[in-house]
Amino acid sequence: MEYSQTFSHLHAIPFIPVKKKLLLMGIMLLLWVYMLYSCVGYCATVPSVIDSYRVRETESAGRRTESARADLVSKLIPKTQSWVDLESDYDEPSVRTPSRDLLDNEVDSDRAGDWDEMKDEQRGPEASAMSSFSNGSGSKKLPQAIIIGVKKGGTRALLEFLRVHPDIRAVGAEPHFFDRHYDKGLDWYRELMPRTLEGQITMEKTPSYFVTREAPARIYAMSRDTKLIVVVRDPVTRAVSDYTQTLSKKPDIPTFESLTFRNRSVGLIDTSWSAVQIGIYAKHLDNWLRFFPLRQMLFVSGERLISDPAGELARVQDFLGLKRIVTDKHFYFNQTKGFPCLKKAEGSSKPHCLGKTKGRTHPGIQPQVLQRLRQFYRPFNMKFYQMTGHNFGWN
Ligand SMILES: Nc1ncnc2c1ncn2[C@@H]1O[C@H](COP(=O)(O)OS(=O)(=O)O)[C@@H](OP(=O)(O)O)[C@H]1O
Repeated sequence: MEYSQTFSHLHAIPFIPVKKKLLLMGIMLLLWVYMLYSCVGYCATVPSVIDSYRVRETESAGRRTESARADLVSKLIPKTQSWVDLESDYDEPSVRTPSRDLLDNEVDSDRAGDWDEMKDEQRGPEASAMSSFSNGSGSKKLPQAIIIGVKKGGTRALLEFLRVHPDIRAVGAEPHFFDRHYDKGLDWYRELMPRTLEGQITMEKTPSYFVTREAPARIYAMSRDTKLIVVVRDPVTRAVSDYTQTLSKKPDIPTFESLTFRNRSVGLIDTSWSAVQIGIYAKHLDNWLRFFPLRQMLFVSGERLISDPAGELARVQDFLGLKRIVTDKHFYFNQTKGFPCLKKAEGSSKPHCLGKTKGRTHPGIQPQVLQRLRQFYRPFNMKFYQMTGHNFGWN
């Protein structure tokens, strides 16, 4: 008993401060927890080191994606090209061979003509991208379909006719992204596009893509699902049209006849002249088929686009998965112009024909020169019909 009293006494004294200490520590702990808890909400709104690290990571990941895409493109572009020479005087008509141009910008489409078509729009690709949806509704998207060629094929007419469709929005000017401005990046390209709503298709046309070696790999890297449209025209008439355009800008150039031949006495065609080279469609198509299946490409007849615009437009609308809204009701034949025109252009109630640079009068060319050119193109045309499964009837 004595022992227990002494014991309880001895141990009771130090127990009181320990309890107090524990109580104090408990309160402090509660205070800490409370402070920590209330700080979480606040701290979350303050950019943390982790956040800025994440931003840096995301940015560098973005750059890595960009450089990965560049890597992919360089890997995708074939180093060598195999092509069966179809005519003995056909001297390596590779799309890699620099073409002999009469003007620095000869491979350009008819810019003056394109401006004509955009009279009602604000000029320049950026401006025209604004015109369709200037109220800011919708968003800018990369094109799902591109008219990639051919120069002087009737590409402007096709785009203008397609723009009548409410589910198509197109940039007016030629962006030339996949041939000239690729280094500006996809964001730059997207910015040029008009705003579109859900279900609408974004389009552009740049006819020089068809003969640009890097274009297929670059478009594939943007989206392997891109639909490609090529307006083709008899390569002989196309060459004359091309020459006519150059002549209109530079009246002092040599005659068509002298430019056509490398050696006239033996009838050797100069395939390094771009007006001739562009028309070797089978050769250029070969380059596209390395990346895109044929079913993803549509070949529009430039001739039928004039003789039966509604018929060709029906094919294009089907290909794009759209309702056939642009029909024969939209066209009339303008006797003065000598071409089909729109009864109402996009966003207007007035009739609309293409500008004066579309449908120019061609100069007279010596029949034997045209004959020799026809003969030159024949095997390539046959090959092209075979590849596309479509006889365009250029004979
Ligand atoms: N409806 C209509 N109105 C006027 N012109 C028409 C039309 N449909 C097709 N074409 C033909 O289009 C040819 C010009 O082709 P492009 O627009 O592809 O030329 S460009 O590459 O953009 O410069 C142009 O070539 P040229 O006749 O040699 O001027 C026309 O023949």
